[in-house]
Amino acid sequence: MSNKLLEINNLRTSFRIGDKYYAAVDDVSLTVNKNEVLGIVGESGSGKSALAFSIMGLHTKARVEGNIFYKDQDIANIAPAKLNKLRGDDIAMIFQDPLTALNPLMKIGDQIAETLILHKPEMSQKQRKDRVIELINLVRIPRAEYVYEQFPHELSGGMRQRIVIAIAIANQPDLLIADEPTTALDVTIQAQVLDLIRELKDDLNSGVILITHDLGVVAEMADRVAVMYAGQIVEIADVHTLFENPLHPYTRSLLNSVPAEGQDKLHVIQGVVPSLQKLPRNGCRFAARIPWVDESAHEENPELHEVEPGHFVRCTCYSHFYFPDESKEAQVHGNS
Ligand SMILES: Nc1ncnc2c1ncn2[C@@H]1O[C@H](COP(=O)(O)OP(=O)(O)OP(=O)(O)O)[C@@H](O)[C@H]1O
Repeated sequence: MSNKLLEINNLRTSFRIGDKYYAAVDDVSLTVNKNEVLGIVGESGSGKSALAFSIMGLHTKARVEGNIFYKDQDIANIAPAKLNKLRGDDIAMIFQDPLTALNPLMKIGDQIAETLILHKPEMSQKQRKDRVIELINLVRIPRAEYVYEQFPHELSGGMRQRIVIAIAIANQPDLLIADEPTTALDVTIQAQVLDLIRELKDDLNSGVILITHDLGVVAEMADRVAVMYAGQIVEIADVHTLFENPLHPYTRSLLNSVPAEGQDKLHVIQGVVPSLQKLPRNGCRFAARIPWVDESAHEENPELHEVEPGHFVRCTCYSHFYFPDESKEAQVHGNS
């Protein structure tokens, strides 16, 4: 039996700005397997959330092209009613900000019960309440009966995020998409929430897409990592390879922006991801941020190349890349 849960082929998600459509996700292809965490990293504006929302079918006004196969069913192109059934049942999402994900006027217990009413209408009221209590316990919030009756503002940020997780896992989804699930939390609570996601993945044998800009979180949690820049995946590899042998200039820059033990110098590439309207649509999208790399090093229509099994890099410029304050000679001889 196939281990593959999700297969995305050539996904393009475009937003209408003025009278034109601009792609925020462009030519993205990836897979997620059972019991696997795929980390997606990239700086703000690189298209991570647009990708997650496209998988969930939540971009009602965007133009979504390409295929998103969930267990052989193309969910990018199915009837909204069918997608509604899958969403929250088979595929669930943990949103970045629990305050906006939760209804401030609704009791915690009722909010968790809502997803059960929608997806498990056969449950009796008693069964539903028992399951909600079980879920609150599962996300390790003490005094579940009491919390059932509380409102979101009465809980701490960490507890609210656990409630969001309880809602996401209520129907034991096969695929969990977590969009910056710990950004709003302090470090200790962050570690607890990540532990919880990992345990749930193991218990349910689910696949997880973990979106983050925090490389520490990726190193800790992910089995494989996709690096996004300006709407495209520029590098994808298993986590060990990505950290040990990063190739794309953008990946190298991201990794170099995190201070490591014994490293005396950070090589950080200046600049930001361009806005959708200003994005170059032909050629290597990162070229403008590495002007010292010769133009001829870039491909006209850069594609992902498999440089070793399972390790893909976009644009051949990686083989000519060096940090401006490193000697070009050192890079050429592989001593960077
Ligand atoms: N609904 C929308 N309409 C128009 N442009 C949008 C819309 N949603 C996102 N964008 C644009 O698409 C690009 C990608 O945005 P996205 O939110 O996916 O980035 P991100 O990598 O998730 O960033 P962050 O880490 O800040 O959440 C950005 O340029 C953003 O301004």
